[in-house]
Amino acid sequence: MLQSTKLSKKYNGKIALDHVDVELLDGKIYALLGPNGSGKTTFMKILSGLTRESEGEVTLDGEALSMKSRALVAYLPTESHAYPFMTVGEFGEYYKKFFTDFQETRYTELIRRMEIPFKTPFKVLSSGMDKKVRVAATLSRDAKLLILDEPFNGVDLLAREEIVKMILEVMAEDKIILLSSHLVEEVESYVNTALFFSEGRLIAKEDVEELRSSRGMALTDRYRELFGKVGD
Ligand SMILES: Nc1ncnc2c1ncn2[C@@H]1O[C@H](COP(=O)(O)OP(=O)(O)OP(=O)(O)O)[C@@H](O)[C@H]1O
Repeated sequence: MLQSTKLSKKYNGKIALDHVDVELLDGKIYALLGPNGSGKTTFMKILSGLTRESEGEVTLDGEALSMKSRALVAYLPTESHAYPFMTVGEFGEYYKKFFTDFQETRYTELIRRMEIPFKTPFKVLSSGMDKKVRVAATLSRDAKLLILDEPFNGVDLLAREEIVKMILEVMAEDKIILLSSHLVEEVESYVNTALFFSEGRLIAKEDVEELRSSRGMALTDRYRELFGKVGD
């Protein structure tokens, strides 16, 4: 279980994350939803150790997030983190060197399925293909917590479906998956819980099934109710 307590972040005095208290349970997929600038990336960056909190704390299975526990966290940043000259195959080598939990055979299988030649350098990949390869590398880590920042951004419909398939394949009872997306309608079918962020605060946490059965609402309805507009 991951637990954040009063987690806050200020950038030059400006609040980006405001006392976020949340528990994320093993075996569940969570979606971070909310308008631009609501703090989703900041929250994910703190969990993955790329940004330091200004206040509060995070524990993973009861232990404060340290360098050791951060080895249990796989993170996909929004922007490409591959060197342009690196090939898809070399990217796998790079992950293998850095992460002891990297499953090379899984990466090879996922890349084969995408029909992207291993010798292709990143600089010639389209942004959607670049994202698919980076998602494959991230999901090839046997990490406890998988954090995907906008894995569908700039990716076509069929490729989005492939990414969802990959996510569901790697999901296991002892893992937690946290992803952000502006495609509120599309996450409905496979996430368990939606976390709605607004101005750095966690303003609602909804179990998707429960929302549907008890209030007859889809995530898009709830999003409109909270933010008063269609998507963003
Ligand atoms: N490195 C930074 N320096 C200064 N301010 C920042 C920095 N990163 C984020 N912010 C600010 O923190 C707030 C939250 O940004 P964040 O990127 O976490 O939002 P987000 O919900 O991920 O947005 P989006 O949906 O547009 O990706 C915004 O006001 C943003 O301008």
